[in-house]
Amino acid sequence: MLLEVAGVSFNYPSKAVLNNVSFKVAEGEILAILGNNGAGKSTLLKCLSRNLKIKKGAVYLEGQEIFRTNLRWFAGKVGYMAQRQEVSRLTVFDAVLVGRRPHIRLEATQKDLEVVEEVLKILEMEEFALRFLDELSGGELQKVAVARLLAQEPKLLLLDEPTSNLDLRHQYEILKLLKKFARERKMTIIAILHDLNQALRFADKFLLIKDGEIVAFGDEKVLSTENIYQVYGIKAIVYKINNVPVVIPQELLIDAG
Ligand SMILES: Nc1ncnc2c1ncn2[C@@H]1O[C@H](COP(=O)(O)OP(=O)(O)OP(=O)(O)O)[C@@H](O)[C@H]1O
Repeated sequence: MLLEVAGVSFNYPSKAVLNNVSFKVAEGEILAILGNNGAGKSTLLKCLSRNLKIKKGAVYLEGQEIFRTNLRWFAGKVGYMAQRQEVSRLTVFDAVLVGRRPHIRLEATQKDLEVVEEVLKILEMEEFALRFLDELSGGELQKVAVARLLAQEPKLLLLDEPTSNLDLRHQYEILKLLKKFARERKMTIIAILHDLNQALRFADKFLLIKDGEIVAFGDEKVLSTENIYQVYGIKAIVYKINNVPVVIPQELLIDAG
């Protein structure tokens, strides 16, 4: 197993968020994390990326407990994209080059520069290379964040709502591209998504979380009418169209009172 999450619990000083969360992800797999607002999805991703110190339980990457690993080793293996992108006075090229940092010893080599150029080309962002981040739209910034992660060439990508600022075409393009990287380069992806149908097209496995606890974990079958109702309070029907499951919400069942 590439990643093993074993009985992780996490509290903020004023709030218990994650309760005994356990799951495993194999190399090359794509996992979608789905759940209600405030369920603890971002908190979980921050625990996996070492941004938050786990209080109870443990996370193992390639069998090593993550807080005991060397930070440089960890940074070379794991790429993390936060929900909100930081905006600074860096050019797009330099911002993507930052992704190469775990690979750079003294200064960037020709290879590092070539990787950045290649990634910008793949994302059709070459003409943005010399633009400053604080002059970009939210969607363009999100693409830069993806470019930086791809330039990093990590084993494990942790993505917090990677398509939230993208229009429909770019959402599907970015997810398709990430999936291609996962398949071709055996990159493992864990992504928080809100759109169940998008998740069904993108991911191999699904982790459903409700208020800090796992409701279900497994393949597409876990996106059942019962589980969707338990997590979101919405009655939905799961149809198969051309053998692909499609979730269609039927009605709102949330009590007004
Ligand atoms: N730094 C913090 N200090 C205290 N409480 C926090 C902090 N960050 C998040 N929380 C709370 O912890 C809970 C889980 O937040 P988290 O951001 O992990 O949820 P989420 O599932 O990602 O939600 P969303 O779908 O709305 O992005 C929420 O109730 C949130 O208000």
